[in-house]
Amino acid sequence: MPYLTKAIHLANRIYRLHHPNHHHYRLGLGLPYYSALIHHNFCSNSRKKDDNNAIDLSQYPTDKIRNFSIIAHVDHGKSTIADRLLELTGTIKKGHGVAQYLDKLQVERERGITVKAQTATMFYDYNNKESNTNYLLNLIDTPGHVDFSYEVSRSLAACQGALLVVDAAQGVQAQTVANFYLAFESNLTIIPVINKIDQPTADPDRVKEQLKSMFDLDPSDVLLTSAKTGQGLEHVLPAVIERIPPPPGKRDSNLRMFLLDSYYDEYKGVICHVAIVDGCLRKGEKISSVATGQSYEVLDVGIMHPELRSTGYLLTGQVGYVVSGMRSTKEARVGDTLFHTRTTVEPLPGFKPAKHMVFSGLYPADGSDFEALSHAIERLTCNDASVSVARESSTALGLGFRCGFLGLLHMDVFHQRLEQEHGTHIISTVPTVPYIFEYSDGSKVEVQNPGAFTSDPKIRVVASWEPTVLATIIIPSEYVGVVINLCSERRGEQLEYSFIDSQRAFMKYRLPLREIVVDFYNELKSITSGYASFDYEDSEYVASDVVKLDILLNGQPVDAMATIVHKLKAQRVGRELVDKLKKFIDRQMFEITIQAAIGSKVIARETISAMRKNVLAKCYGGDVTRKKKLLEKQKEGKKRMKRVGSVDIPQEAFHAILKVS
Ligand SMILES: Nc1nc2c(ncn2[C@@H]2O[C@H](COP(=O)(O)OP(=O)(O)OP(=O)(O)O)[C@@H](O)[C@H]2O)c(=O)[nH]1
Repeated sequence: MPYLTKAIHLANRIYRLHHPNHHHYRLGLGLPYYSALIHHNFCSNSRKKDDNNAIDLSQYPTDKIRNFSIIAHVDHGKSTIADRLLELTGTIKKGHGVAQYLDKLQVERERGITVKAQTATMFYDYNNKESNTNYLLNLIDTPGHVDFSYEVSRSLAACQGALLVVDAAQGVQAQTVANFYLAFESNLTIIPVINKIDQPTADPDRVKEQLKSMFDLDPSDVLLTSAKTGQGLEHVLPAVIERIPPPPGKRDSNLRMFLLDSYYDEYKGVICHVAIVDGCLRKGEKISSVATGQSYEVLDVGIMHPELRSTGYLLTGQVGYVVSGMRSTKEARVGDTLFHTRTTVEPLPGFKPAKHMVFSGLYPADGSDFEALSHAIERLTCNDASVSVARESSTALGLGFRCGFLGLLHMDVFHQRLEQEHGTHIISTVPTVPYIFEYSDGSKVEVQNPGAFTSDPKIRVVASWEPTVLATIIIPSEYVGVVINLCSERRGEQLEYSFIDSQRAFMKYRLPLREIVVDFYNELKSITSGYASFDYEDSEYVASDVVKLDILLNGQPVDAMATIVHKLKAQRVGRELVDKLKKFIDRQMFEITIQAAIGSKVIARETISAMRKNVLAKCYGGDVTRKKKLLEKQKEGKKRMKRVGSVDIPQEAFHAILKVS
């Protein structure tokens, strides 16, 4: 099947981007699993937990450990399955009252998506015919959305296997494909799980066929579950133990610890999630970082069960947390290797830093809140190292930040977290992608901000390039026509078109990144009644005729509203922006002209006529309280206005133009 070869090739590329030298990390697979040596040092008792509920990890040599992840297309039930497994092993109480335990962030609960990958350690008594053995299982939950594939690959680095969860009614979707290849190329054992078999529209046999034809997964290996009713879940952990190999690594080697993730805790400081690849780590020891060269003392070490549980040590193959007096998560570089100070180790292959696909300016809605915003961004990026932040200033919005995100959802989630978790009100500018421009003076620059586009009239743009993505779209066949229209309207080039079964089409497109960051996914969903699934990976830059589109209010350019668009679309986008602004900017005491322009050429124009002075008095002449209320409201509203020249622009105007593509 040509698709399969191509998909493997693409997946290889994604994988290499994320795991430049990953094969070294997996080299140890198949090594004998040690236990005796260190086992002696720690094994003072053989119980899992003593009377004080302390956890004795020493009874889990690597052959009693399994590290696995759950990967799936968004909404196919990863977090619910994770919950059920945590309940099944007694890690959390049944009906703990909070749906999806591992989705801790408020935004995750509200949007029902997983953003930050979380880890939990479970203890499981496995009874087979021969014996009853207690295992330590580390479950690493991963995000499902396209924007967060960086987190998925990070999580997979600590695993030897993955449950590939597919919805029994929806079948294989775009991210199932992407996630499968991420796991496959990481040499993980894949356990296919068809979930939601309780649904009336479930068709597990059809999904089994898809798994066979797309990934060559044997139908007899597939587990059938309903995370809702609990049906079939009892087979999941036995399959994990029987099919997934234990972690490789040597206990008698020098410590090598892989830094998976980190976050900042008010009380404990920086908490690092780590996987012990070789050796052991104990409280009180000195560790150093390969990336920064800094050394620390281990103040606390333990497992996530699912809350932090101090154990005093972690052994080879185990996954847990370390507190070591790091002052900021900037010191905790994801993918870093930590080792015992004064030992020499071969660093583990790290990760490629997150690639920022979308940039936007973030400004305080109220100019005086700059410090508060700065503080909130600092705190939030402590927990989300995949956001890049640089200071910038705008004539319209004052001091702010230019932030780089993995994608639009990532940007939305970041905004929402700023508001919810830190109480900040922000104005964000139109998202842009990084373009490359070659100017007539011979210079070639990457432009992440339309404001940085040269304004020197003596310098011309000689050539420009824009980033593209390779997009995978899976849709029921009846939507093929509308999707092809949408993609060509978004300047897409079809690369492949085939069927994965009798009802579903698979399409591969090259699309300009600019075209998908602005509302593409929503539109795709809406024209396909929600049935389309979509995933993308970044691809090369291609030559493209793009121009800077300025918005002027009474002749003054509003830098925060400038955007870079393809020449062919400039006219339409300019018209739409001007129309939207007209709707949102209130009449003021004077006439306002709104213009969209490329250089000195105006391509769209609207005017808002002046307000008559006594309009307020006329409307509310007699009623003093209503008038007062209105003035109060207006005062409140003023706070959320930005002034350019003499024109007040409400915050909503900035929001409204975000979705013009
Ligand atoms: N009927 C049915 N619904 C299920 C089942 N498993 C999960 N769900 C529901 O499907 C929805 C999505 O489940 P999640 O567990 O949040 O899915 P997810 O894959 O973790 O989603 P992300 O975290 O966003 O990637 C929720 O409303 C669940 O209650 C199941 O077996 N049967």
